[in-house]
Amino acid sequence: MSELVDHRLRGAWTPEGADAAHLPAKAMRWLTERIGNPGDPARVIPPAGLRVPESSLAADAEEALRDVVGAAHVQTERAERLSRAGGLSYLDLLRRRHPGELPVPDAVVLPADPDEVQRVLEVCVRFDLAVVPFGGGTSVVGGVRAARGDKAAVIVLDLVRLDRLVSVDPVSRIAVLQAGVRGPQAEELLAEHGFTLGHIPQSHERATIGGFAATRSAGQASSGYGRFEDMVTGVRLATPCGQWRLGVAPASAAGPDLRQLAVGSEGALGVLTEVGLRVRPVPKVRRYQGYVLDGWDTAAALVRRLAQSGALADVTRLSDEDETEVSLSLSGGWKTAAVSRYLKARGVSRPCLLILGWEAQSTREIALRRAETGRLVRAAGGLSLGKAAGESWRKGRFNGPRQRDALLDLGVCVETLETAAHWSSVDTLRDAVRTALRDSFDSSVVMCHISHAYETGASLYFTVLAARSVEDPEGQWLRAKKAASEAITGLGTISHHHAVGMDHAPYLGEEIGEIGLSVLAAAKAAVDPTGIMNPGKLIG
Ligand SMILES: Cc1cc2nc3c(=O)[nH]c(=O)nc-3n(C[C@H](O)[C@H](O)[C@H](O)COP(=O)(O)OP(=O)(O)OC[C@H]3O[C@@H](n4cnc5c(N)ncnc54)[C@H](O)[C@@H]3O)c2cc1C
Repeated sequence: MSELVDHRLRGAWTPEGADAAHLPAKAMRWLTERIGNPGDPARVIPPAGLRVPESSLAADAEEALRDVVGAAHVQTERAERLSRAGGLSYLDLLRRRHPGELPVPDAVVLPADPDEVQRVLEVCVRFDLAVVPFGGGTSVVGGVRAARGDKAAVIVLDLVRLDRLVSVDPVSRIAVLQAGVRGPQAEELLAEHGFTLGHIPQSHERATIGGFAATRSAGQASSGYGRFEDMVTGVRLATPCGQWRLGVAPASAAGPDLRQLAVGSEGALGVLTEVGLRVRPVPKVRRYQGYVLDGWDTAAALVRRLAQSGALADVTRLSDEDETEVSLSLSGGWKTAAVSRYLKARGVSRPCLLILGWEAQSTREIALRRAETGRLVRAAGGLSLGKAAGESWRKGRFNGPRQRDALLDLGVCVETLETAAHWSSVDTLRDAVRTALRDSFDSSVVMCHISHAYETGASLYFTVLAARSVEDPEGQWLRAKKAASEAITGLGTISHHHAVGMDHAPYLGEEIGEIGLSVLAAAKAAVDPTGIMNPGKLIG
């Protein structure tokens, strides 16, 4: 994996001067054939070229914040405010290339520990300041947009200084981490004690423990390690009404599980300052392998069978025909040609790539697990592409955001969205979303994969590539996203792991009902009576 990416980079994932993703000429030719000529190329505008309104933080409020965290940790300079303005969705990135009005916070506040977070919230209540908790700022649903709501000003509460491993209980296998610890740091800190979280989303390099918990994130190995909320054993939440600690036992019948109210609360109820997490021993052996199945129906049915017979690998990722074609086209080279010849010779006309990855304490354990999985794969007519295909996916699994930067620079509209459904609806949902997305563009490539599978259903993750509209690039994507969200409504969830943020808030009511919305609003009123916490997120 590359070194940690600065979480303040907002216009791109790739740091200035670093090696942006390399798109081979062959890949560009292929893309142009499929989507036509991309729109106008557009590079990231340097910060000096962006319009930033003056901070409207009142002097007495600023003074009170400084009293809590120290003068150096209340930042109102243009550059600091810009570097915490918004997340990393396609539209967020586009706004740094074709600037309109950027929602920029009035100040960035950097508390040092949970007590300072609590005291900052008290100041914000007193001065009626909106608070946007900010971890890695990788939200792709408008979760960290600096929305002021009806408040006097809006501050971003950057948790980067809460970067400690608080405790490890090796007997119970629980570690408590502060909220600002980023993915790779968490793994380093835990590895010193022989443990891992096993939570590796594609945004791992930047995203934080607090962000994972606040959004119910799912990592690439979720089939083996579980989703992030499955790992949470306890939380410490700073709310405008005081500190709230939850989680004294592995399971409890003492009423509804309120930890799960804090997990997924997206900063709308308070600030997660510490998270207790189930950890596991660092695996000693890893084995990643590629397979090919003929056609989506056969391949998706195989993943269902694996899930329902307890034979899922820790990483289970199935690409549909379009995504498989793109993977092969973008990688290029003699190996791709050899794979294509091999598949043709074996009569595979609609290849779907399946990546399986196992992580364990011994080769024997992996061999046992692979044997059962292998039997089911063979029964479905799957062909093995061997370890090389699996390793190639593992090595390239953080390349996506860098490739997106390169495509954005070239004038391509490139965005992802995700959902999940029960098995009986998975195919209908996939068809509905693909149709909605395809109908939104003159020509496009719409790809889909399953990367999180359960006994009862699976996630669906879509990637869209199209020529970017020159006249109205933002409207072009907003219309496509609306069509896809409406197609999802009633068939699946509006988000399997990206969360609600501002972008999905209009669709939440359809999913959880009016009563569900009232329950969330009541919980918010109980801990945040004046509504300072992350206005417009989750509850709208
Ligand atoms: C390229 C890319 C790839 C991605 N891949 C994945 C993936 O594989 N799996 C996945 O699940 N997600 C993925 N995401 C989405 C995103 O990374 C996750 O939602 C992640 O969990 C956010 O973590 P963060 O620290 O960046 O949070 P932020 O973006 O900073 O915040 C996200 C939300 O949580 C709130 N929040 C943050 N910290 C706290 C806190 N301490 N207390 C209370 N609220 C808080 C924020 O206010 C905001 O509403 C991806 C995003 C990008 C850009």
